[in-house]
Amino acid sequence: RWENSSYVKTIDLIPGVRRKFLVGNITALPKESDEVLETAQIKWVKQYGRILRTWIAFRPFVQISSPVLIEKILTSHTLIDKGKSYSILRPWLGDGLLLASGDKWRRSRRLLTPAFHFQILDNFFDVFNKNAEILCEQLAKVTKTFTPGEFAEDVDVFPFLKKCTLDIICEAAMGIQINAQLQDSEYIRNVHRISEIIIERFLSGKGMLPDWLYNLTQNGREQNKILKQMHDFTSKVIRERKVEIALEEDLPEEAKDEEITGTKKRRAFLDLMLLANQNGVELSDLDIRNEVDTFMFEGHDTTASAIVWFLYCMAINPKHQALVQEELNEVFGDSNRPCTMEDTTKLKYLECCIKESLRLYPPVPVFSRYMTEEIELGGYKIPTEAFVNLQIYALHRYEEYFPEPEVFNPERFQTNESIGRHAFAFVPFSAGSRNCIGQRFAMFEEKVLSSTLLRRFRFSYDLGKRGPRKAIPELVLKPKDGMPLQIVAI
Ligand code: HEM
Repeated sequence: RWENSSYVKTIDLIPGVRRKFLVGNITALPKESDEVLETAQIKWVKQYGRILRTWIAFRPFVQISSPVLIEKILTSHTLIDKGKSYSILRPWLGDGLLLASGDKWRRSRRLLTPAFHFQILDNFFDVFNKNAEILCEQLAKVTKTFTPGEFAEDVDVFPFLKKCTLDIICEAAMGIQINAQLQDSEYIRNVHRISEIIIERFLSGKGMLPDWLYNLTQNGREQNKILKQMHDFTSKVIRERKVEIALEEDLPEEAKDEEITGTKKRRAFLDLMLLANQNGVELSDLDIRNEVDTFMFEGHDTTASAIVWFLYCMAINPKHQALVQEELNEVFGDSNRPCTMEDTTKLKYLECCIKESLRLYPPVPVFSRYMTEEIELGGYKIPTEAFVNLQIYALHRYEEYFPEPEVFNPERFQTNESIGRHAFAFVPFSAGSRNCIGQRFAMFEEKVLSSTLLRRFRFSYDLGKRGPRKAIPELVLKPKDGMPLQIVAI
């Protein structure tokens, strides 16, 4: 009866791998995680086109990868609900900005948008620079590359980048210094472990289990224990900041903007929410905790992924790396001064290289929308309750917009080359009303970290010995088995 329903028949008009009874297309997906993207976003797109459907058991996913189709979804003001796969994040992030829908999302988005204004982001430059310095010291220590020309082989840079981006987002979101780069901390261990548990649930298919059933499994029990510790930690930080902010209110007017040291006060995202509350916006403690946890989740793995793939692109394209270093020399000369917001606007070639690496290795290679209404897409009817997946990895390899798509060619992003390209052909941060709220923060962070690293080191990778690095789509796009790079001090 199900097979003959008009719902299934409507979906099956869209081309796709032949569906098998009960499992749908699950068995057609490769077992190796490093082959998933190649199969789902390259092979099937070639075979079936830029709109195709897959069945995961009884659940249909419409996969789209052309700018025109993607624009239609991302510019809709009504199709803003997230796909089913996101629900495994709900025990951690609750109704924070990433998962919220409807009026709840609109209200939070309106409230949080001012926190990403240029003026506020400018205050985070010392956090970026301080942590970039620690990152360089840590890399120099482990590779023992303190003096020019010194050389160390094959250091997996990914764990270093993850700790660095975690330190940055902890300070930006909560205003606290965890110092993950320098010492062990329970909170950071928990962030890593919870991400692992969520990925395991997602990949093992247990994502389909309702929470109450999953909670009975060993991982489910561990997840609950860790989440309790993490939520307690965030709640404690919120309580303490509330008290501090109340005390600040009692200070004389002129002292409010100054720290005791006399430097300008930097407001964490958490502070901005607490201050908004004082000005009459009603946010419960749980609302604030969900938003802080969402920033912690969205704001570290994504940027670590972006930078690790950027370094890889530099390492395998020495000619482009040399051009970036030339530009850095023009802007900074021999000085080891920190990178300012103004500097970042001058680093045009670096920006092209960052964009080109985001094109080839988008940290979020696929994201999803739940159809709350029936729509027409590419000539097909998409029924209510279907899921539409936006395949960004495939989109960014569309030859029509990016000729020789596998070639690293940063010149594509120079102004004259990008004029006329479809606005939705390159969307690593999504686009439209539900785009990444942290896009500017992330780009500034990436520019500071990558420019600091390239002012200190030259990176290379032995393609002949190791072959191209494979990418696996977990919560973000990760290099399989880390990212072993050779590092030389310059
Ligand atoms: C290179 C780094 C980053 C990339 C590639 C990235 C990418 C994305 C993408 C593709 C989305 C849309 C997801 C969807 O529709 O399901 C998104 C949403 C979001 N991102 Fe980012 N992100 C990055 C960094 C950050 C940072 C640093 C923050 C916080 C400081 C952040 C906070 C968020 C939030 C809160 C949302 C949900 C927005 C909403 O639904 O209104 N992201 N990001």
